[in-house]
Amino acid sequence: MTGPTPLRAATALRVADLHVTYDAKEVLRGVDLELSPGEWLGLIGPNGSGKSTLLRAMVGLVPSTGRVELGDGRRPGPVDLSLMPQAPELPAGMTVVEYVLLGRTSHLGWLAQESRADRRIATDVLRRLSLASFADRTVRQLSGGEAQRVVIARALAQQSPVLLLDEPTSALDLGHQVEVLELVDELRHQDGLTVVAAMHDLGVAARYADRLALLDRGSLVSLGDPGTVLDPELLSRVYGHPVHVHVVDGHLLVVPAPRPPRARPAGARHTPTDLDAHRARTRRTEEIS
Ligand SMILES: Nc1ncnc2c1ncn2[C@@H]1O[C@H](COP(=O)(O)OP(=O)(O)OP(=O)(O)O)[C@@H](O)[C@H]1O
Repeated sequence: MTGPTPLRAATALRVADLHVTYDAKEVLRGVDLELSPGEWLGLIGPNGSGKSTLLRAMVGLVPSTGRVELGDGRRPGPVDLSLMPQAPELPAGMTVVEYVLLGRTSHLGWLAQESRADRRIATDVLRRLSLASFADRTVRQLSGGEAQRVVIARALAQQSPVLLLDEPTSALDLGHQVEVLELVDELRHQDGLTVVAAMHDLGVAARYADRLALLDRGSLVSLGDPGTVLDPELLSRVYGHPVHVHVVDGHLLVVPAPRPPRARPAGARHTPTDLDAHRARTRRTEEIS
């Protein structure tokens, strides 16, 4: 850990000593977090480090020990936390607008129908994510990136004060990535939405998050501002590969260090490379013309 988290004025969500065990293997080892309203926490860490497990445990989708509570000490209910899962099941035959309306379910009474206000919220989210023209398509007829934006739309339609995003932009092109992240950022500034987002692109995570939480094999090994957590030595150790951290136009950029050139096999004078193949092709083309 990189030192204590500063005390904040109010708490949106508190996670204390959270443990998760799968098949006798502990995959989350006593995680503590405290989030303030309107804060964006970026959750980072290698594959299998426990990011999804932490998010799923926060909403009670996996059994855990420890505590997850709102600022007033209550256990969060379905309207308090909204999770955009990494790979949700998209029901066959359901239209995009029907799927996004599922985000309103936690607000409805038993057997109640969605109201006109619920439909307006769903339509508004679809419009803000440039998905209005997809509203009547079925969810199985979408590209991977379109489907991911629809899943985000459903999570946003829930309008919970805390939004948990599990790799929200992994399938998105550059433009749609920015569109989604800017919308979430706007909502937290406008409405005080608290965001926890698991992301693999460390530079993008650093750009949007107030703080980063780095998980390694189920333990929180660093928590703090992006400049502190994105320490090249720490990241190199945790990710098992040397990385460089640069500041470009005021933004942190994390790049893997190139591997040292492979040793040539004994006796070989030269190892063919892509460049050699390209040169040979170019020579042949010149000879033909
Ligand atoms: N249902 C499950 N049963 C058993 N083990 C599981 C289950 N789900 C996850 N795990 C294990 O728990 C550990 C943490 O997985 P988790 O999905 O939380 O990692 P992650 O950090 O989100 O990884 P990624 O970046 O690949 O999405 C991994 O070792 C994984 O194999």
